[in-house]
Amino acid sequence: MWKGEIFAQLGSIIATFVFIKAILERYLPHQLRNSFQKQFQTFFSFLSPYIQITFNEFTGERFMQSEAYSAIETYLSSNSSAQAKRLKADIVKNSTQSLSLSMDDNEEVAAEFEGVKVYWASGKNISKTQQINDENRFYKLRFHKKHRNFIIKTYLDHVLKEGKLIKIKTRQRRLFTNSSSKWSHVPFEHPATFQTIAMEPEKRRDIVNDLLKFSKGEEFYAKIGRAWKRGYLLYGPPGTGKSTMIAAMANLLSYDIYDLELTSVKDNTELKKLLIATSSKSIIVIEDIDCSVDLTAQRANKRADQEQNESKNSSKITLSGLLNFIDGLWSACGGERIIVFTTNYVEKLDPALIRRGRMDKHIELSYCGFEGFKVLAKNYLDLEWHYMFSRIEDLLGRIEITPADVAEILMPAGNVEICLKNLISTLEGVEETIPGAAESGASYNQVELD
Ligand SMILES: Nc1ncnc2c1ncn2[C@@H]1O[C@H](COP(=O)(O)OP(=O)(O)OP(=O)(O)O)[C@@H](O)[C@H]1O
Ligand SMILES: [Mg+2]
Repeated sequence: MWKGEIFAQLGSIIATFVFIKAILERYLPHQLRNSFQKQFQTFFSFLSPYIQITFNEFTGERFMQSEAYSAIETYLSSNSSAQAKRLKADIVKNSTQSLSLSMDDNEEVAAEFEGVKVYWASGKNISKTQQINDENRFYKLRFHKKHRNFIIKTYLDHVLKEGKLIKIKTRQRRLFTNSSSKWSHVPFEHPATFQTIAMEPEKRRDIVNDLLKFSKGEEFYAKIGRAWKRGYLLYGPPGTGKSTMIAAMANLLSYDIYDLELTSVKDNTELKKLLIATSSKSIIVIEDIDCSVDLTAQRANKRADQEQNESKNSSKITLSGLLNFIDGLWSACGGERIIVFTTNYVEKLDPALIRRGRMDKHIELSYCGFEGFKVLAKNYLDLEWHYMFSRIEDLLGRIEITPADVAEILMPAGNVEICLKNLISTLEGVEETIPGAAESGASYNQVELD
């Protein structure tokens, strides 16, 4: 009886303490709150069966946000934060501009993972250094001590991995361009996808599978001892979708694009610097590679005086520099990079540049076939089938026309019949203008040029 009374008294004292703590934590100014929390925790820690881990936003180096903090923030935003009573909202600058909710300072949410309950709390420390209020936010993870091993080995690993993955998927992707030895970037917002590219379904599947296999290949590349990179050569006439496919690749894999303009790179050293400054999960693109590498040779043919003037600022990228760029340097900078060359004239390229191993996959993009046309009709006109399709199939079998030109004709949508008739009359026009076209075929380009 006497003992029971003591326990009851003790219980009500603790309850009062906890109540006062909660009130004070909410209404005390930051500076006082921090020191109060510390005192309170030291006093009660010996009674508590809980373990607590703190993840600070900044550790060591100032201005560099801790990777763990940022992964936890992302993880909680998409998993638990919505349960909090007070939330912070922000627009995430990704392609969809969605609203991201995270818990406000001094909130706590409960979460459960594989049957184990954990509590995440957020807060901030404020320290005054040189008249500047330095804010250091943190997350605190609280869990029962009997789950210590599970939390540290399994749960935290899960949170960090998952957080990083969500971050990659929802980040604002960027399109980098180079002016001399520096990259600058703009948001990358090209809407192209593999579904909207006009090409044979089988070829498309093959490319998509190849890309996905590459992106999941970290362990495989490590096992065979090769740098985690892959080279693609896209070739074909202008307007067949080479640049569009690069955008679709970046969208498929959520990679950034580095559009490398070789003509504004001074020399091989600058090229090396640019490559080293690229990040992983990116596609490095060199468009019209035939023009870019030929540059020095073209310059050499110019009149001597002109050449003298130009030599000061002319590009001194050499073929061997470029080959080194593709092979050797990769090993120096982490993995997960794709390099894409495009050209209109594959036959002009030096074989050394495009041999397998450097450019692993050669993809030809060509004139619009019937399969390609069906994709465009679906995208531009929302049309799966039409009685005029058979005539179009017949004509496309003989007349070369680029997907870009077909798209242009289908563009002024509104009336399906008019668009299809326009396409047919354009193709028939080629047959009429070019002698022998009906038997041996012809190209829309020929008519355009005439
Ligand atoms: N295969 C295709 N599927 C869908 N649209 C295409 C295709 N090819 C071209 N287009 C359309 O035509 C336009 C030009 O295409 P794109 O810039 O990709 O051609 P390209 O092959 O890169 O040409 P260039 O050799 O001149 O750089 C794009 O805006 C795109 O909408
Ligand atoms: Mg292009």
